[in-house]
Amino acid sequence: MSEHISSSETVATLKLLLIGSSGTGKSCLLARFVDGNFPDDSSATIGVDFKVKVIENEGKKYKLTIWDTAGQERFRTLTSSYYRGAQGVILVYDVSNRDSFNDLQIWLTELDTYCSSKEVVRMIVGNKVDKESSREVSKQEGQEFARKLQTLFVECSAKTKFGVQQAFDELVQQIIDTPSLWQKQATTNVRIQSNTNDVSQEYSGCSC
Ligand SMILES: Nc1nc2c(ncn2[C@@H]2O[C@H](COP(=O)(O)OP(=O)(O)OP(=O)(O)O)[C@@H](O)[C@H]2O)c(=O)[nH]1
Repeated sequence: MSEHISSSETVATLKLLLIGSSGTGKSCLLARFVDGNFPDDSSATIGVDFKVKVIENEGKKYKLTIWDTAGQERFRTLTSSYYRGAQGVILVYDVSNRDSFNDLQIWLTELDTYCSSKEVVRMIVGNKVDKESSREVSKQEGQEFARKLQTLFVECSAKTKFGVQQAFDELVQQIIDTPSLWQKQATTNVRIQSNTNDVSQEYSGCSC
């Protein structure tokens, strides 16, 4: 999957969502994937933020809008709107923090509450594999958990960039391979107020 930023028409706008406990590295993963860097000082997300990236897959362009949500409960508002129209959801935990792995159950419950569509592609991502010496969750354990839930699974490091491209590539590929997710649904107009952006976006997304 290669990346091109051009003004030519995109085939579809895909909405991806990053959820997971505070400090797992969601904002850093987003910065690494979209901007190609690792922020020196990543402060807690307040509400929701998002970035846009245009990618090319088999000669067709897709616009990804990737929403980065706050892990801290007190900074989460209008939660249902985060999920509306999403075609892919990435649940992030920190491999060096077992609590963040245990918290996945809570995030999965929220996901089921606000996004009941079975088609929405789910991926579990174990971030911070560069912290191998303080690892608390083995790769096998993460894989097994994802296998039981029938979700995609990737380990990565936003810091070293290991696995980050792979994670987004696999998620997007599965969405593209499920045309019913992005081809037929009614277009929804969503007005987004985030801490860095205020734009109107159109999504051909699912109805969850
Ligand atoms: N070692 C290491 N540290 C990371 C990695 N990714 C993020 N961090 C650090 O983890 C901390 C939290 O990162 P954020 O990206 O702000 O976490 P978040 O999940 O967006 O947190 P909230 O916005 O509160 O939900 C920061 O100090 C980052 O520098 C990684 O891959 N490796």
